[in-house]
Amino acid sequence: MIIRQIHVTPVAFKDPPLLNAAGVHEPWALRTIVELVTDEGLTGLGETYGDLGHLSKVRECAQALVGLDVHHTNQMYARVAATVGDAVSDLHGLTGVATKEKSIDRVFSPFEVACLDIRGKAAGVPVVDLLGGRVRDAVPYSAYLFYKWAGHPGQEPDRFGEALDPAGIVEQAALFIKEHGFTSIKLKGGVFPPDEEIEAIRALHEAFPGVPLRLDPNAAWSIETSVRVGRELEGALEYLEDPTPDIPGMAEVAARVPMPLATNMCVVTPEHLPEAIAAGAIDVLLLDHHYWGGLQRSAQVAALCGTFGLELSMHSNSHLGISLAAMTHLAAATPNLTHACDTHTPWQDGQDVVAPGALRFEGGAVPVPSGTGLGVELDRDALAVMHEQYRKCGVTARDDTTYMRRFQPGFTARRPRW
Ligand SMILES: O=C([O-])[C@@H](O)[C@@H](O)[C@H](O)[C@@H](O)C(=O)[O-]
Ligand SMILES: [Mg+2]
Repeated sequence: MIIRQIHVTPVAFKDPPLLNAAGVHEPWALRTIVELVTDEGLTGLGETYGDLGHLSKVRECAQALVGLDVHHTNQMYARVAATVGDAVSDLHGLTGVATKEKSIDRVFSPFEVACLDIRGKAAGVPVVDLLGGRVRDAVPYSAYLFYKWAGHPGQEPDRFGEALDPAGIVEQAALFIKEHGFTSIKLKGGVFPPDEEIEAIRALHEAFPGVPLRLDPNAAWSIETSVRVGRELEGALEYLEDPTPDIPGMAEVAARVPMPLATNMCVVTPEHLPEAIAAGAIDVLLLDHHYWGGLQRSAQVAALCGTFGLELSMHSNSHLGISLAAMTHLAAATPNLTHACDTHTPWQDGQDVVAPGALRFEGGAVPVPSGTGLGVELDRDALAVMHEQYRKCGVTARDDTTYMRRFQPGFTARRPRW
């Protein structure tokens, strides 16, 4: 099964003004769709970030991978590593430091996912079976809440409404639970002074008793603030995610707060694991195949976490259905992924490059798609529309901070901020 063609298509889709420690989401979110075509006419799909620097590397690598067999992912990885070189991308800072190793893993990931899609189709099995088979039939996701404005400045309000205080956050949670059936909740914090976010968690705890809650300020707090907030929220959180920057800071907080700490910021490549484990900095790692080098490498990281007693959850950035399918196959095959995964899917409000039907939420969980490979098909009309949006939207790289400064010129994304 030799790769004969690779198509790389950047797309843009509408995104609401979601607030975070870096600023606010722009009106358009970007992704890149990768299609591999083999000599036998099979196609495989992958999805990755859409920022221009990353897109250029994905395009360069696409040329370098034509002619390889879809089974030879080690060879592919070596070619991607040689092509990416020392380039580092991922500069918004919400997924931790950018390293050379992580950049290679980020570029490699969509090609690996597309190879697995093809291998599953050729073998007549779903991708989950290539990862060891399912340990669950449906993957639970959490309601991923964001503080947000009613709409982008100068535009009509969106249907999700404003959420700038505890009442708005509770209302948003109720909407997400009504529409998707979620049974756990994550609040993106690091937006308002910590006491306001404590109040929001308390309001959620009261409104949804027994529902597991997490709070993620993306390292916006100092060690002392993190310890204070952690102690005040004793009994209210399933885990606290990235309260403070870096492994030593997280280790100090972990030793002084009652709940587990989770991360998608201080441990983002394999080289971070030994230090974090030795320091006791984290209890839960958020896997993300988009930057952990695809599905098989993520499965290896998951096994390593099992060995060292770390629990697993899953991280997300704004994404489309190819990613949701890949995340679902990975999580379905990972025994120690015991926390509900994050997804931004509800915020996309039905916009997608995959044909409807294969992916759906039932009781807050996505059943593993039933077809072979990833089990999703590209909707070529939707792809064309979203590519056109990409060409016209004027956004070439995610930059929440610069967009925020248009409306709040003094805004700082300094971490820690409080
Ligand atoms: O979409 C966002 O604004 C999130 O803040 C995202 O970029 C983070 O990477 C993420 O979801 C997280 O858990 O840190
Ligand atoms: Mg996080």
